[in-house]
Amino acid sequence: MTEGVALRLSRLYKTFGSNIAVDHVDLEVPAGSFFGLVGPNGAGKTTSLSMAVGLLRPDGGTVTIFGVDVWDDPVRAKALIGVLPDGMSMPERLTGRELLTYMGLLRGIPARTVTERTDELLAVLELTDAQHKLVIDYSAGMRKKIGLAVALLHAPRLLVLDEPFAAVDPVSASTIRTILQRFVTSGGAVILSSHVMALVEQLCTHVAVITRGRVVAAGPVDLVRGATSLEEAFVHIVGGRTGGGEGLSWLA
Ligand SMILES: Nc1ncnc2c1ncn2[C@@H]1O[C@H](COP(=O)(O)OP(=O)(O)OP(=O)(O)O)[C@@H](O)[C@H]1O
Repeated sequence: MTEGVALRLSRLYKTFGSNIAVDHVDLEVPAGSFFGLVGPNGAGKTTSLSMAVGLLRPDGGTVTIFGVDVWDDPVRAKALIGVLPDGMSMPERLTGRELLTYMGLLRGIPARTVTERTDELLAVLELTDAQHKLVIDYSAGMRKKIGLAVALLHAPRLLVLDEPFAAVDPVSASTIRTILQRFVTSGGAVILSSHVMALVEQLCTHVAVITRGRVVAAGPVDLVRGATSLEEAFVHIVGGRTGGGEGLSWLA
C-alpha cells in the first residue's frame, strides 16, 4: 500500500571505492510516523538520507516518497519533502529573511505567501531578531533553525532531517520538538537521524538501527528497545562497547 508509506528505501546500495557505505538497505517510514535513524559514527545514516532525498545518486536500489520515485521523477518527489541536510550548504551571503524569500520564490510559492510564512517561521523559531543578519554570521544552532525553516517553507509531507538537534540550545530544541510533533499530528511524517537516544525514545514512534551500512533492527520504538532503554538496546544491538577504560595511561 503506497499511500500508507511516506518513504520507502529498497535495496539501497552505495560504495565509496572499496568501502560499502550503504549495503542493501530496506526501510519503510509509515505516513504519520516519527521515525528515528540511529547508528554509530560512520554507519551510513547521512549517506542513506542523502540518497533518499535525491542529493546523492545510489549505486543500486530505489527510493520512493509517497509512491513517487526520487530518481525517476525528482521534481514531483522533491515537492513532497523538506530536507535539513547535515553540514548544509546554503547561500550564506544572504540574511535569514533573504534566504527564506529566495528559497520560497525558487519553489514557486506566491510572493505574498512567502512573506507570510517567512514572518511566521522566523517568529516561531525565535529568529526574528536575527532576520537581517547574514547567515554566514549565524551560530551553528541558528543555522540549524534557519535550515529547518527552509525545509518547512513549502509545506512538505515528509521531513528528512539529519541531526536536527545538534548544537541547538534546550529552549530551541523544545520549540523544534513541538513544531515537529505538530507536523506529524497533522498527517506529515518525519525521519531524523540522531545520536541522542533519550530524544529518539521520547519523540519517535519508530526507530531503525543501522550499523556498517546495514539495518540491523527496525520497527516501533517499544519493540526495538524491548524491556530495556533504547540506549541499552542500541549498545547491545550494535555490539558492545570498548569502554574507554583501557589505554591512554599517559592521561592519568
Ligand atoms: N563523500 C564520501 N567519500 C568517501 N567516503 C564517504 C563519503 N561520505 C561518506 N563516506 C563513508 O561512508 C561511510 C558512511 O558515512 P556516513 O556519513 O553515511 O555515516 P553516518 O552514519 O552519517 O556517521 P556520523 O554519525 O558520524 O555522522 C563512512 O565509512 C564514511 O567514511
